[in-house]
Amino acid sequence: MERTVFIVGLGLIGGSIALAIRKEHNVNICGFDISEEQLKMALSLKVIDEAFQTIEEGVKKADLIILATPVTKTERLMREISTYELKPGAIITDVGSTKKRIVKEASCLKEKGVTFIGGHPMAGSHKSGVEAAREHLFENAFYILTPAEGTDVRAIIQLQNWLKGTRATFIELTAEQHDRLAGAISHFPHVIAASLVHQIAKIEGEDPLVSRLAAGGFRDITRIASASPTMWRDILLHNKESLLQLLKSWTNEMEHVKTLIEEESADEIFSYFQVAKEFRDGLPVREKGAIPSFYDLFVDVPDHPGVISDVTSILAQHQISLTNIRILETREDIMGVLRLSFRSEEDRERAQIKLHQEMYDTYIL
Ligand SMILES: NC(=O)C1=CN([C@@H]2O[C@H](COP(=O)(O)OP(=O)(O)OC[C@H]3O[C@@H](n4cnc5c(N)ncnc54)[C@H](O)[C@@H]3O)[C@@H](O)[C@H]2O)C=CC1
Ligand SMILES: O=C(O)C(=O)Cc1ccc(O)cc1
Repeated sequence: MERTVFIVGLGLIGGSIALAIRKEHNVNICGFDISEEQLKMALSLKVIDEAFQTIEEGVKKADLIILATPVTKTERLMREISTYELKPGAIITDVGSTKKRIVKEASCLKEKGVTFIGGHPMAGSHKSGVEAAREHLFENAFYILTPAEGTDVRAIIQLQNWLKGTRATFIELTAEQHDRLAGAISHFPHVIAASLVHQIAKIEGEDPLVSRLAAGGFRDITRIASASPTMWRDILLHNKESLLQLLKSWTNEMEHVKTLIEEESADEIFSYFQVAKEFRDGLPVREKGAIPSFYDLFVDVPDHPGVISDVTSILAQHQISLTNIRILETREDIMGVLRLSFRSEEDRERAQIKLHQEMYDTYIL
């Protein structure tokens, strides 16, 4: 008998999970979204086979229910779903960036003969909506599961089997540990990225040139500030405790940096950067984290028309695929810099060799 997956929230993540499931399973994928437009789009892009007008209709016949809405909505949906008829033995999971409050609220599903297992695929993008969904989005990323104590191991295996098309690496954490770690590596950096943008916006009031100068590296380190404000508002509201602690320790850290600068402590400033560099250089690069790693190659290029097509045609000749190409605009002298992104380290290495052979200077940061 054909099995049914029901996805609530057909955006970037709900859509990408649907595509990954379809790759590995012969299933009927149904969906619901509060936005009629997203629902229609998901149908027309064949991300789902069937659209429902209510959650009640969808949950009734689903073997797997995936909640892919902003986290405060997901928390509320638990209670709503617990009032509906559910298929005995069904598995319910979510994809939210926070886990503590969602897992707590999910305890109301226990009496319904279904199993809830919290989930968080640790990859994504600053883009939103089903149009941005990709079947490969989670490849090589960590996919955290937060089963409550006493959860049937068979249900965990079943869920991993449902999600095997993501090609992600599953790890189990408690919801508390998840929120603490995700707070430090993802949620707090997001706050910092937004605050850096606010700082530049303020300076722009005094000197509009700042935006032009911010076009290169600054844009890169603040990319995540372009993500959905709704989603991030909800994450901050849910992970209040971890974030307040991180904010306190960051403020102390900044006070320390302030003192070093005030006192012109050259050696200590050097070692502040040295220790950070060593730690960062030692971070694993192969796996995708919540902040994805890209295989970037920088190429010095003379500033004349035709140079981009020359570089891309060298890569095409050797069948090396690019995932992104960008001209970094910070330099106004003769040489410009092209940033090429590849899907793998191997592609990047081959590109570097071929471009060197064609006399291009390249480097990896
Ligand atoms: N964007 C990212 O990179 C990642 C996001 N997440 C988590 O995934 C979840 C979804 O995020 P995205 O897909 O990026 O957002 P999105 O904005 O692309 O999609 C969310 C969808 O949920 C729908 N929705 C909102 N309230 C609803 C409701 N009450 N009932 C039904 N549908 C509703 C929206 O209309 C939208 O289509 C969030 O909980 C987020 O924390 C997890 C990993 C990565
Ligand atoms: O775009 C990026 O770099 C991200 O960090 C995406 C992201 C956003 C939220 C998550 O919970 C996990 C990953």
